[in-house]
Amino acid sequence: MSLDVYTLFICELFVLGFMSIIMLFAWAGSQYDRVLGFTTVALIATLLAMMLSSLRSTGHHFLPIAVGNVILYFGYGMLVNAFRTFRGLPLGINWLTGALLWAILCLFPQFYFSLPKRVIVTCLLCIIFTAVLIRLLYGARTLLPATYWPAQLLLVIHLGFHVARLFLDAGRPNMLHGAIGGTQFTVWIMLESMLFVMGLTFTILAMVNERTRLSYQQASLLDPLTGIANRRALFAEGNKLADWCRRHRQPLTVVLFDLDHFKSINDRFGHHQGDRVLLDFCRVVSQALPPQAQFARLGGEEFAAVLSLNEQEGKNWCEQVRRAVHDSAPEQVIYTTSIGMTAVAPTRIQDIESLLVAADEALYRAKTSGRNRVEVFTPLAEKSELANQL
Ligand SMILES: Nc1nc2c(ncn2[C@@H]2O[C@H](COP(=O)(O)OP(=O)(O)OP(=O)(O)O)[C@@H](O)[C@H]2O)c(=O)[nH]1
Repeated sequence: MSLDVYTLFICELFVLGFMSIIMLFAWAGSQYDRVLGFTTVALIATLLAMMLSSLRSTGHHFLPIAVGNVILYFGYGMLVNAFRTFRGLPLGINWLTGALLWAILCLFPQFYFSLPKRVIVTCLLCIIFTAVLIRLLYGARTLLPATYWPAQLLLVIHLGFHVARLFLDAGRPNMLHGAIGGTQFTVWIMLESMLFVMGLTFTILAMVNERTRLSYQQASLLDPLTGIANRRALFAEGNKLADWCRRHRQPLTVVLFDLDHFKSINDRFGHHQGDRVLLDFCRVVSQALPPQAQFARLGGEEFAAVLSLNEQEGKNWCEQVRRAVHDSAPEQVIYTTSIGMTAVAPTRIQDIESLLVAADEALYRAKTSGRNRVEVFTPLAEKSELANQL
C-alpha cells in the first residue's frame, strides 16, 4: 500500500478541524459539559500542533519541534483532564507533565537536534499518556455498561501502535517527505492518529451521552427528598420481585405505610422538621429490610414495601417496623405509622398494583381503628365466613 504523506496531512487537518467543530457544538449543546470542553481543547491543540509541524518544510525548527510538541502534550493533558472529570476526580497538575518535560528537554541540544531521541521520547510520552487514560477509563467501567469496551479497545490499539513505533521507527529522516513527517514512519503515524482522533471523538461523545442517559434514568426512579425508590421504581422492581417469588414458589407480602397525623407534625414543628421525620422513617425501614425486598415512597407521607415473606413473617416484620418507628423519635419528635399489609401464596401472586389495593384496604382499617397499628387484609370469602360464625 502506498500512501502519500501530503494527502494524509491534508486529510488529518480536515479531520481534526471537523472533529473540533463537532465537539465544540456538542460542548455548547450539553450546557458546557466539562468532559466535552476538555476534549474540544485537546482536539484544537492537536490541530495547532499538526499545523506547526508542517513548518519544517520552510526550514523552521523551533516552532514545529519545540512549540508544536509542547502544544501536542498539552492536548494529551487535556484528554487526561477530560477522563478525570468524567470520573469526578480532581484535576491536579500532573496533566502538565508531558508538555513541561518536552519543553525542558528542548533546552538540551543533544535532544533538540537528535531525531531518534525525539522519536523515543515521543513514543514513551504517548505510551504513558495512553496508559493513564486506560487506567482512568477502567475506573469508570461500571458507569459505562455499553461504551466501556469500545473506548478501551481504541486506547489499547493506540498504545500498541506507539509501542510498535518504538521498535519500528528508527528515527531516520526521510528526505522525500522530510517537510512534514521527519521519518520513514510518518505516513503510519498520520494514518493512525487520524483514525484515533475520529474514534476518540465519537467514543467520548458516546460515553458522555451514556452517562447522561443513565443519570436521568436513575433520577426518574428515585424520590428526590429521601433518595429511596419512587412509585415508578416500586412498580417496576416490585413486579420483578413478584415474578421471582412466583418462579421460586415463595410467598409475597405487600405493605403500605402512612405516617399518622403528619399534617400536625408539619404544623407544630415546621415543614423542615417534617422532612427530617420522612428521612428518619426511610432510615428505620431501610435498616429493617430483608434482602429480597423493595421499599419506595409513593408520595407525601405514604410509603410501600414488597417483600418475599409469608403472612406471619410479614406481620412480625410490620410490628418490628411499627415499634422501631415509634421509638426512633428524631430530635424528640415522636411520630407513628399505620400499616396495612397483604400476603399471598406463590400460586396466588398477582401484579403489585392489585396487591397494593388490598394493602390499602387494610391500611384504611388501621387508620380507622386508632392508628399506630398493623392490619392484615382479609379476603372477601374469609370475611363472609367470619360473619357467618358470629
Ligand atoms: N414536610 C413535608 N410534608 C409533606 C410532604 N409531602 C406531603 N406532606 C404533608 O403531609 C401532610 C399529609 O396530611 P394528611 O393527608 O391530612 O394526613 P395526616 O395528617 O398524616 O393524617 P392521617 O393520615 O389521617 O393520620 C400534608 O400536610 C402535606 O402537606 C413532604 O415532602 N414534606
